[in-house]
Amino acid sequence: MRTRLCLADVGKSFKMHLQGGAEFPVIANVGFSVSAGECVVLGGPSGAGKSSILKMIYGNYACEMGRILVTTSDEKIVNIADAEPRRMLALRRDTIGYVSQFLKVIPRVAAVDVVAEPLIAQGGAPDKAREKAMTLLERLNVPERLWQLPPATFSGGEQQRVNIARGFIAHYPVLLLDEPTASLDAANRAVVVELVEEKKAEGVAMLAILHDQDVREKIADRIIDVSGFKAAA
Ligand SMILES: Nc1ncnc2c1ncn2[C@@H]1O[C@H](COP(=O)(O)OP(=O)(O)OP(=O)(O)O)[C@@H](O)[C@H]1O
Repeated sequence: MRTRLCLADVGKSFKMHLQGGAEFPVIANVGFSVSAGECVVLGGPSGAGKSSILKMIYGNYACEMGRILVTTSDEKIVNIADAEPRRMLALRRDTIGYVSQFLKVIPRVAAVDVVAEPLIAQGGAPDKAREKAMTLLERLNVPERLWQLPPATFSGGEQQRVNIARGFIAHYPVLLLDEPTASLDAANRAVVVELVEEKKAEGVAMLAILHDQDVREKIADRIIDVSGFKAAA
């Protein structure tokens, strides 16, 4: 299968401004790739650097060392490590999706529109996007009475399911999953497993952080222990 995401010699350190600007290395020599249709899970203990890797791929953290190569939706290879902000925004719209456990609530926007938005941003017809949004909200057991309301007052679990629907509605060749099942009940965890399987069948390359052992066993094709990517002391 075709490689869609490739990290080579990636490293990250944080400058501790409260400690005289000392550099604190977190990870070094990170190297792995993710192919179309597979789900790779990042493992390793708390603080090993799993979230930092995801944040570098999504451009939330700068990547000062190494290369992060992604194959775009129009089959071009881009190095995220030196991508300009405008390029990064385009990558986030069309190439790299990110599903976290927390919804960024947009005031006054109805749940169905929050979910439909990424598909419309990719050029999808608004009516079709809203229809697909409703199908996903239904699959994720979000009560229909909530669909036309802004999610600000929803419970934590309801907001999380709106966020999952939003993360899965559009097609991205690369999808990053950051604890997508944290605090979901068993029925909804099973829906997320199904959604991941569907993305695999569509050839999406997924990179996930998943502490839930049961979900991990069901969806992980490979587990990469991040504690192996250690900076020299
Ligand atoms: N913005 C930041 N500034 C300073 N240090 C940071 C920053 N982000 C992460 N770190 C540090 O980098 C290390 C790795 O953090 P990271 O969140 O990537 O770990 P993790 O493996 O995802 O942990 P967990 O499983 O607990 O979420 C930690 O020691 C953390 O304190």
